[in-house]
Amino acid sequence: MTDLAAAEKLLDNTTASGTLRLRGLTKEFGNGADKVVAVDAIDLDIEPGEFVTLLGPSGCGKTTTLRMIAGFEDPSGGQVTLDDVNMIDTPPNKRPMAMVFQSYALFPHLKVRDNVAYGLKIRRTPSAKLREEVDLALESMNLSALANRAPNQLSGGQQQRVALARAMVMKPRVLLFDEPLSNLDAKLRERMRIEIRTLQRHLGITSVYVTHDQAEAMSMSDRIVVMNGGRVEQAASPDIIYRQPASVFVADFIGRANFLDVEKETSTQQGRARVKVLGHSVDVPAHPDAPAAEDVVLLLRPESIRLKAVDTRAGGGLGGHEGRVLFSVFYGDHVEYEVETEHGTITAVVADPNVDAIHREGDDVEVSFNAERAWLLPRTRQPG
Ligand SMILES: Nc1ncnc2c1ncn2[C@@H]1O[C@H](COP(=O)(O)OP(=O)(O)OP(=O)(O)O)[C@@H](O)[C@H]1O
Repeated sequence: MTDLAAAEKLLDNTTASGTLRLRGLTKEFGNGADKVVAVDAIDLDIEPGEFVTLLGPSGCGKTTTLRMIAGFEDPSGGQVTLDDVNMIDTPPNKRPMAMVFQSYALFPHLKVRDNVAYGLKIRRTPSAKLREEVDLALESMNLSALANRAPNQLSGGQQQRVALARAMVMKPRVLLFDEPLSNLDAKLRERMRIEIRTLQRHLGITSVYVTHDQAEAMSMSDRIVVMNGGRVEQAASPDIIYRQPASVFVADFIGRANFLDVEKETSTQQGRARVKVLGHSVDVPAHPDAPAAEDVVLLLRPESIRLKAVDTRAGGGLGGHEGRVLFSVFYGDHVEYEVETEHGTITAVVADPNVDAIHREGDDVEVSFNAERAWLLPRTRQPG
C-alpha cells in the first residue's frame, strides 16, 4: 500500500495543483486524402485537484489529447493552459507535469532508486535534497526495500509503483496517466485503482487519466470525458454519465443498455416526458433535447428492469406488459435474462437472486421497470 504520510511530506504543501484548460485543441495527422483529425477542437476545463478520465473507443483521440497536454505532440491548433499560462511553447520537460505510461517506461539499466532520481538529477537538485526526496518517494510507494533492484527484477505492479514514484518525486502540478494499469492482471488492477485514487485524492493533484476500461473510469474519476471521433460526447460525473447520458453513443459505451423504441405522448414539466412503453403511459426523466426531438428512444439499464412470474392460465392479459423469457443464465451473484417483448428483446439483470424463483426459458413474465431510472434520449445527437 501507499504511505500517504510520506507522500504528503514529499510534496510538503509546495505543490499547488493546477487548473488545466484546453481551448479548441486540435490535432491533424497527414494531409490530403490521408488526413486524420485525431482531436477536433476540444474545449475542457479541469479544476485544481480534479481527477478527469478521458474514455472512449480505440482511435477516438484520447492518447493524442493527453500527449498534447504533456507536450509530446504539437497541436495543429488551439491551446493548453496551466493556471492561465499557455504551455504550447514549453517543452515537455519544462512543464510542471509528470506522466505515468502503460509500459512504465523505466530505464532498464538503472536501479529503482536511480530511476526515481533521474528527473531530479536532470534538474540538478543538490545531492542531500535529492536523496531525501527520493527516499520519501520510495517510501510513499512502499518501495524502500526494492531500491537497489533493477526493473527486470520487479513484478509489473512493482514496476508501475516505481513509475508512480518517479512521477511524484517531480512534484508535478498535473499528473498524467496513459492507460497505466493495462498490463496488470485484473486483481492487481483493481487494487492499484484504489491506491492511485486514494493517493491522488489525499494529495489533491490535478490528474488526467486515459483508459478504454469503463470500470476503471467509473471507479476512479471525479469526471469522465467520453470521446468519439476526436470530439467530446459528454463530460460529467460517473453517475450522470451512467444515468443521464447525453447521447445514445455514451449510453451504449458505458455499461449495458436496452434502447426501446417508444412513442412520445406529451412533454410534461422540464426534464421529463410521457411515453407509451410496454402498454402503459409512463412519465420518465428526459434529456433536455428529447422533448423537441422527432425520434426518441428510452434507455433502460438491465438492472432497473423487474420480472414477475405470470400465471397465463388465469387469463386476462397484461396490456402489453408481458414478455417471454428466451433464456436465463445464473451467475451466482446475479441472473441475466433475455426477454422477448413488444419492443423487441431486452436484457434484464436481477441481483442476489432467489434460486427457487428464477424464471426459465419459455416462461411468461410481467415486465416492469423503475421509471425514475429510465432516461429518454433523442435517437440522434443534436448538432452542437
Ligand atoms: N502519429 C500518427 N500518425 C497518423 N495518425 C495517427 C498518429 N497517432 C494517432 N493517429 C490517429 O489519430 C487517431 C486518434 O488516435 P489516438 O491514439 O489518440 O486514439 P486513442 O483514443 O488513444 O486510441 P487507443 O485506445 O487505441 O490508444 C486515430 O485514428 C489514429 O490512427
